[in-house]
Amino acid sequence: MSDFRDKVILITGGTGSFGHAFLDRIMHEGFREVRIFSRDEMKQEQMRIALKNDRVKFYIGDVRSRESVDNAMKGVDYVFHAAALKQVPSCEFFPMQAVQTNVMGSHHVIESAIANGVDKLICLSTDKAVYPVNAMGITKALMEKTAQAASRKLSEGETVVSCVRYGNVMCSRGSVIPLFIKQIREGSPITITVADMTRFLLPLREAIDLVAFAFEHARQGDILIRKAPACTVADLVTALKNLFHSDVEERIIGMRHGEKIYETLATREELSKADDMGEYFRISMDDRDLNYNKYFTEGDSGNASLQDYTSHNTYQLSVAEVEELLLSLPEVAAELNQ
Ligand SMILES: O=c1ccn([C@@H]2O[C@H](COP(=O)(O)OP(=O)(O)O[C@H]3O[C@H](CO)[C@H](O)[C@H](O)[C@H]3O)[C@@H](O)[C@H]2O)c(=O)[nH]1
Repeated sequence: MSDFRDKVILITGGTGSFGHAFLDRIMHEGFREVRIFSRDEMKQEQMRIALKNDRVKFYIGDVRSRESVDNAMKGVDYVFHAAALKQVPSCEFFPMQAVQTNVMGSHHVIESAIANGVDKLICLSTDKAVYPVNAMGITKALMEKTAQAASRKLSEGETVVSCVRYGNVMCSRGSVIPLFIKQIREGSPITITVADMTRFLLPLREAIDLVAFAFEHARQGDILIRKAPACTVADLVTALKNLFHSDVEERIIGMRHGEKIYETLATREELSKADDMGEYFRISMDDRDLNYNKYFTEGDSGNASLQDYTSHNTYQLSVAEVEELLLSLPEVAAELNQ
């Protein structure tokens, strides 16, 4: 990754899986200081003990409090904003909590970064922010809009604010792969929502690659996505059962609150103005001004034949390919070696 030798980096929500993996990636490069900003003192303590590194500093705070964000922001060069409420079900039941953390909290981070002269700010978003149907996705969509609204007001030389959109990070906390493995181990039925539901599959290392790519290539207001393959829930289950030599029963439980049958990483409108950068798409912000009249007369001549980029129409992994991908994940390898 880039040269961080003299730089101060702030990671909001830094005790989560992104914070750990990102820190791991940059640990051997020089950096002046990494600040881990989060609410949970226990997780910070565990991370402090595990790292034993004086250049990693810990800040207790909550993105909901601008004051606590400002306190951690002084002298920072780069910010990675990962703090969020991201469990779909809990955000469904407590949508205003999602508004406070994902919308107001992100607004605080963005405003504070700009006020403190930060060079680059990258906000972590999700495919669930595209055509959002659940409170988690809706609030992440608003985070993206907030970031882009701030970008539009910024000039050359000020903070470069950008977003990245993840698909499902494989094996992330509370996600389906660890659950299926647990069910296989216990011999309890595997609970399948809908067999042909699809999800983009993103190993954590590729999510970190995406952030690193955005760090190098994002321009003001951009949204970066990484192209990713997908698979159905049924194929994921078959692959796991093959790997664990299991013939455990499967039970169909139906869709959960706020779920979609497939996810979308980029809309056709976004793709019409995106740069295809090999493994990545770079989507520029809509920088039209509020004088919308001219667009009624001139229109937008984007490519009308484009399709949304979804987990249904991206490359679909075969069962053998899902097995191979699963085997490349340290969490799955560790389970298999037990
Ligand atoms: O018992 C289960 C649980 C899930 N699934 C299916 O497996 C797929 C993946 O489910 P996950 O729960 O791993 O992922 P989601 O797409 O639902 O979203 C997850 O990842 C999000 C971030 O991308 C948020 O963190 C969210 O809260 C978290 O549930 C979905 O099609 C889901 O319907 C099952 O078949 N059976």
